[in-house]
Amino acid sequence: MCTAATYKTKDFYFGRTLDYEFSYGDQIAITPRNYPLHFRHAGDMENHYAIIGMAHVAGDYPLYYDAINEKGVGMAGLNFVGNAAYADVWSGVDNIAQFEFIPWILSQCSSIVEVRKLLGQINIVNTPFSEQFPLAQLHWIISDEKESITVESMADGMHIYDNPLGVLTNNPPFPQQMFQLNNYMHLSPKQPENNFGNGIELNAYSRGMGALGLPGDLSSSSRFVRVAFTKVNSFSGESEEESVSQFFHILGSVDQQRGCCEVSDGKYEITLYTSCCNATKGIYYYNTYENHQISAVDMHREDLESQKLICYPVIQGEKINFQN
Ligand SMILES: C[C@H](CCC(=O)NCCS(=O)(=O)O)[C@H]1CC[C@H]2[C@@H]3CC[C@@H]4C[C@H](O)CC[C@]4(C)[C@H]3C[C@H](O)[C@]12C
Repeated sequence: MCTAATYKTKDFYFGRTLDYEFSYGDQIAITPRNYPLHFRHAGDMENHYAIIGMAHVAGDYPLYYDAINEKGVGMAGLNFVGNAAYADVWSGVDNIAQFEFIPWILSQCSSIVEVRKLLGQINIVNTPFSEQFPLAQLHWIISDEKESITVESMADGMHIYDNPLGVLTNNPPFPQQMFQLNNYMHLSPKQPENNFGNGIELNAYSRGMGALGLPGDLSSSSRFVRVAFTKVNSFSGESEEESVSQFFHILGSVDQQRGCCEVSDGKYEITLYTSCCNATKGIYYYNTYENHQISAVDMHREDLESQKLICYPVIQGEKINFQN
């Protein structure tokens, strides 16, 4: 499972957890402005906005999982198994293969207003990247500092939802995720009042009792509620360090520990990495299951006029700061 979230202080932050039982082999990939993008059904693009994100790079092509562009738009693909459906190629629309969706949007859009326009003429098609990488069943969150949307391509067509929370997990479809929040409107970061019933003396014996009932399990619907509650109540200073730290704490609320989610005999889904992009400044921060230290790649420290993909390995291994 995966979870994505946005956060706004002085700058705008966008990131996700990627939860799975194995890694595809990831890199932090920067697509500079003049790296030629060849779309399977939508022609070539020689110049575009620069993009940074986590990707599997296959034959020099960045298969992005999540990324931001230099204009502050962020986008992430999360599993949507059993619900995602992609169309055949039609004429008169932009036919974009599912694996091209992130580069297509981030290369051209500087805001969600522009994203909505492009989505009006897009058809997400079922062309696989290769035999080795068949279609992934995904849905997407796309955000700028003002708003977020969720895109779900299903058997009955493409759905574009306003996402007022700026969070996304996996199944069920987004309207159902939003609806189930109704069940939790009594939750509060404040201590509860005793409304139990006439004459029953009850005592708020512990801090944090206002959120009793917040689901603690790892299912995608529970993670949706938990990360939504954590995000909307989140409070931090405005500095870069305070904002990035708080962002990792928000996604920490849905962290998956090895052993708690068995997907097949002896195989466990874990949070392979957590990302936090400063979308305003073009910085990709991340940590991994095996490396809690935050590492970062700043797109503006690279030559963004280049024509070549720029890749950094994901740094693994715990870095422990011995004090004696
Ligand atoms: C596995 C991940 C989702 C994790 C998740 O959500 N886990 C919930 C499990 S649960 O099912 O909800 O329980 C997803 C997220 C993004 C995906 C890549 C997108 C680019 C590319 C698209 C190609 O078509 C296929 C290969 C490709 C590299 C994809 C591999 C894989 O599919 C990635 C990593």
